[in-house]
Amino acid sequence: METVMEEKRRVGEAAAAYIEEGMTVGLGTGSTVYFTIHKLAQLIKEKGLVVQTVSTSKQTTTLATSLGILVRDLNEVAHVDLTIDGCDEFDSALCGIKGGGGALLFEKIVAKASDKNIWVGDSSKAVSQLGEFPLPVEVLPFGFKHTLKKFQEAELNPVLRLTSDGKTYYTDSGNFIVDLHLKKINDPKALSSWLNAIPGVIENGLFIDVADKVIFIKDNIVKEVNR
Ligand SMILES: O=C(CO)[C@H](O)[C@H](O)COP(=O)(O)O
Repeated sequence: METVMEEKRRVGEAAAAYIEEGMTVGLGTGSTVYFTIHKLAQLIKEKGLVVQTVSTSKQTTTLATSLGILVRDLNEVAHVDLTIDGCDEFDSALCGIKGGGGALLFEKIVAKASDKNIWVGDSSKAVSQLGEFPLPVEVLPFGFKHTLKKFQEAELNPVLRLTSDGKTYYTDSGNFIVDLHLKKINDPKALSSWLNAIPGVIENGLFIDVADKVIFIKDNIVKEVNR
């Protein structure tokens, strides 16, 4: 039985095979795409692969630049050919929950600017129904208690995200994350629209019709599923 980290390494590296010469590549955030970024750096150094990238978080920008990968501002590129990112859950329609690492807003902007999106996930990520993983929602700090009240009234079990040392968690844009403990999401599209219609909500972690392919592990084997 391999460790989760080993699974993340296998799928993360497998995704790098889809990066082609001259591409503009969106780099996701998290512990799985970490391995994609390392593999990409290796391909650049050892095979002379020429690419430019855009990043979905400060964390990813720091990692990629430290490995010698060219990271451009999203506004400086005309379009993104391919984005490789992690996910917290995905279902058989390749709808997913993202934002466990707090980067959902930039991840969604980069994903929507991309011609193609590939997600990478260890064996825990495939689910029959979304919702066991708490759904992250990025919320504006201004008046956030009133936004939280809307979630409470709708019985969405909101929890304001804190850092591991108990401080308020801030996203790269200076917003809060509220995690909705739902257990089951029956209609992801309807929930996503409802959430985004609340004025204090910046974006939610439901990614619908985004992933074109998911590379994941099942029974110790790397598998791919396409939308
Ligand atoms: O959405 C994300 C960050 O906002 C990540 O892609 C997601 O949380 C998966 O992370 P990991 O690869 O570490 O399991």
